[in-house]
Amino acid sequence: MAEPGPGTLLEEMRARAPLVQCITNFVAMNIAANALLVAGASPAMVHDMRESGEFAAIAGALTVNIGTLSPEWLGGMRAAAEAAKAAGRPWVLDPVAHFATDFRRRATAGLMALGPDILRGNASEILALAGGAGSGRGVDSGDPVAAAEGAAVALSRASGAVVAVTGEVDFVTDGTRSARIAGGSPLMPRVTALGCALTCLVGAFAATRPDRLFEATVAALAMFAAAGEMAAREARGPGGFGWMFLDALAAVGPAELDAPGRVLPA
Ligand SMILES: Nc1ncnc2c1ncn2[C@@H]1O[C@H](COP(=O)(O)OP(=O)(O)OP(=O)(O)O)[C@@H](O)[C@H]1O
Ligand SMILES: Cc1ncsc1CCO
Ligand SMILES: [Mg+2]
Repeated sequence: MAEPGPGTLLEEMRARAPLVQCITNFVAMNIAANALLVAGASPAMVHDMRESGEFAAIAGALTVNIGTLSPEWLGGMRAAAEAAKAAGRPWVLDPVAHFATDFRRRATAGLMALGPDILRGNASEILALAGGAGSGRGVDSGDPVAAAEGAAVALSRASGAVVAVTGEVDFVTDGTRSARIAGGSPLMPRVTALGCALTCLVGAFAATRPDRLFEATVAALAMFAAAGEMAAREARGPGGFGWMFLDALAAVGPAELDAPGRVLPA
């Protein structure tokens, strides 16, 4: 059977409007929920440990982002990830600035032990997660994607997860197959939490095709790349771009995701 392309997966995602449980940070919560809604999915920001596990069993996928971590939130993340695993639902980890402090390093090691199905981070985060030394200091990347491609493949093989590294040209690998995704805009890293929102969208595509997590991840990244390109054609600066990006996520169709040169085998 032929691999489903990003355009086909976009149609399937919109037809299903998957329920995605997003445990994300205080900065990202609103833009991530809006990004999922306009893209065609149904977000639910359910994080408390008293309900996060129960909810993970009814959601199509779970996404976990440690951007504004606290012990209480970590408990909710762990309960949800364990429940997603038990229910056979894919879960996605976004290890925001995991290298920066001892609390984040320990939390991330504990979450990694719960077997995330997909990892999504910027180049500095993926380099450090694979045991290397990146130039990142906080939540923004200090390294180019190309410098993290080898680390991403090694990390994917060691963890069994699909690994996505984002930046000017994104890189996705399942340890055997790899692809690069072109597009987007230099305005994207100038609007906070777009990467966090993308992690939630990866969850929407993973919920749509849990049997095809590599292709699902590529499709989510292709959708952001296409929408970023579309919004940048109209925007005069980062502020307007942020809102135009949401309109563009609603407007992009399969043809923009499948545009020549969008996804290249690596
Ligand atoms: N220079 C660039 N040119 C084109 N697209 C970019 C560029 N930098 C980032 N992007 C896109 O921006 C989106 C977010 O990726 P990024 O690597 O900035 O995430 P991040 O660092 O985790 O962001 P945040 O922590 O603010 O949420 C991705 O779709 C990525 O392809
Ligand atoms: C700015 C910021 N600080 C913690 S999380 C976050 C959102 C981008 O990752
Ligand atoms: Mg990030």
